[in-house]
This record gives sequence, C-alpha cells and structure tokens, in this order.
Amino acid sequence: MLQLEGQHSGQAKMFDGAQPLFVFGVIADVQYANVDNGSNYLKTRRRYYRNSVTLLHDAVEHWNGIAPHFIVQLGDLIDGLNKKHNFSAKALEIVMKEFQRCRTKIHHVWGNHEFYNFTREYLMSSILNSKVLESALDDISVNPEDHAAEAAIYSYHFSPTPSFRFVLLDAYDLSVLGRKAPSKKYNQSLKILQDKNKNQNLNCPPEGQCGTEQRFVQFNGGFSKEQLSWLDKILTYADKNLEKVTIISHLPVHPDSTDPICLAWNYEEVLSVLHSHKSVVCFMAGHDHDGGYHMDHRGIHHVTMEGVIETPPDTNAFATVYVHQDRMILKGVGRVSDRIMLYPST
Ligand SMILES: Nc1ncnc2c1ncn2[C@@H]1O[C@H](COP(=O)(O)OP(=O)(O)O)[C@@H](O)[C@H]1O
Repeated sequence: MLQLEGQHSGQAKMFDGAQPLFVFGVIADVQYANVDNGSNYLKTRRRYYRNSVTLLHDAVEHWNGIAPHFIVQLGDLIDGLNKKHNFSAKALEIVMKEFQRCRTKIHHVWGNHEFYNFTREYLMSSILNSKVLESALDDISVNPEDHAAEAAIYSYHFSPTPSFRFVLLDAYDLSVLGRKAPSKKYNQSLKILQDKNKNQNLNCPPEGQCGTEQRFVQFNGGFSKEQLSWLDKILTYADKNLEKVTIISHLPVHPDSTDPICLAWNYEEVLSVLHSHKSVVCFMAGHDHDGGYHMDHRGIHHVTMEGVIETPPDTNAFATVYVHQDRMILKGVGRVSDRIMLYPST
C-alpha cells in the first residue's frame, strides 16, 4: 500500500508503507543563470535559466517535509553563461542559498558547467567540495599512492548506514576542462579527444560518426587509471563486507541509459570495474537532460536524472529514494518517473 509523503512527521518518512533504512534526495543539472529563457545548442530543447532556481527552491521545500538523510546534486549547478556575465560567484551564492535552507547534508559532484565557471583549484576550496563532509578514507585502508590520487581527484565515498555505501566519482578527471595546459592530464585528455575527433571545434561531435563514438567531445570527460584503481579498491572492500554500493557521477556510463553523446569517454572501462564486483547496485548520473534508465545484464540500475534546466516552470525534476534491505524505491517528482529497483541477486 502506498503512503504519500507528507502524511508523517519526523525523519525518513515511508513511501511504500514499509519503513526504509534511510532516504535520500537526488537532483541534476539545475544550470541556473540570470538570463532569459533560451535553448540547447541544437535548438531542440527549451532552457529555463532563471526559473531553475525556483524549481530547486520547490525541491528543497519538498525535502524539508520529508527530512531525507542527505541529498546528492549531480552537477552542472550553475550554467556556463554566468561566466560571460561575470556572475559566476553570485549565481553560485543564489543557488547555494536554496540548498542552505535544506536541513540535511548535500553531496555535490562536478559537471562541465562547473569548469566553465570555475577552475578546479577554486572548486576544491569552494562550497561545492562536499568531500570535506566525510572522512575520506574511513576504515578502508589504501596505500600512499592512492592517498595522492585521491587528493588530485575529486572523488570520495561514505557509508550512511552499515551495509550501504555511496561513491562519488570525478567524471572530468580526464578532461580538457579544469585541467591546466600543458599538464600531464590535460595533454593525455587532448590526445584522447583529437585521436577520435578531427574537428577544429572539439565540442562538435566527430564527423560521420554515430552511436557511442559521438561521445568524444570536449564537454565530456573520463576517469583516470588511478581513479579506477581507487574505485576498484573501494568496491573490493564493499564486496568483502557485503555492502550495497550506489555510484554517483555527472556523466553516465551505460549506452542504454543515455543519448550516447553524453557518455563518459572510457565508459567501457568503468563498466568493466563495476561488473567485476558484486556490491554495485546502482549508478546515478545527470548530463543528459532528457534522462534515461537501463538495468544492465548484471542487474545494476543505471539512472540518468532529467535535468532541471529543461523543465518547464509548471512542473519539476527531482526524486526521493527510499532505501530498503532488498530494493530502492525512487519516487520521482514532475518529469522523473517512479521506479522500484530490486538489488541484483548475488
Ligand atoms: N553539436 C555541437 N557543436 C558544437 N558545439 C556544441 C554542440 N553541442 C554542444 N556544443 C557546445 O558545447 C557546450 C556544452 O553544450 P551544452 O548543450 O550547453 O551542454 P550541457 O548539456 O552540459 O548544458 C556548449 O558550449 C555548447 O555550445
């Protein structure tokens, strides 16, 4: 029997009648800018730049009535247009004011628009660095090289309750955005792009390519070997401890969960790490504003959240996830569909 949110008081209200172990909120691609409505590059989708902060406000109001244990913000919080208007810091202040009304922790990942507005160094010491909320390594022992890799990469993990873990990934670890020329990672990223994309404008997908090859564009990025090896260690620990892991990233990694132009460059390598561990139950991403979903052959749920920026003012796009011992129940608002996600059998 379904019970509506808002009919209960106190923490972590139930949605399906059973008491969840914990509850979290999820929202993607707010992309606020203090400019008139516009459209995406191909002029196929309308973008509601000013109104997106109102939709964020409404999401926070909703969550304040439920008291989730935490919220994950999937990146592209403010639009790159702010940079042109010298409004980046102010725009960030405006959206963070909404989040600050939220009586819970917010976990942020970074998308391409974070790097249009700010340098990686700025982001590391900004309010968008939520890694500081968690002790980065807690009880998982890693070697000194992994410590160094963790410091250069914005990724971390946390366990909100025993047997569950969340891993936030840095999808622009390999990227020409946010990596300084001519650093090793910048050069490596430019080479990956230019080997696959011969256009002058690297935001323009490779000529004549369709399907997943379109992903080699400048507004995407990928995961370094160090980050994947770090992820592998966390998942090994999680396997041993019979944990259920949800992975959070700006870029999706399964071609059936997104328009392939939005995929991470080395999505196959990420999938191969995920599939070598039994602990992974869900992968959540943003970036593709149309959203998407696919349960892969190993039973991992790939959820791509609809973007707030392309959501008309009379609706919304966010979700609350009720986590149970055997499933997650995702309750969408507005453009986001409800979904029951059973964990893969081990
Ligand atoms: N097909 C394309 N050709 C050239 N530039 C593009 C193309 N698609 C997107 N871009 C540019 O790439 C950047 C990111 O695109 P955008 O649609 O804003 O991505 P997002 O969905 O992350 O907002 C923008 O500067 C946009 O103008």
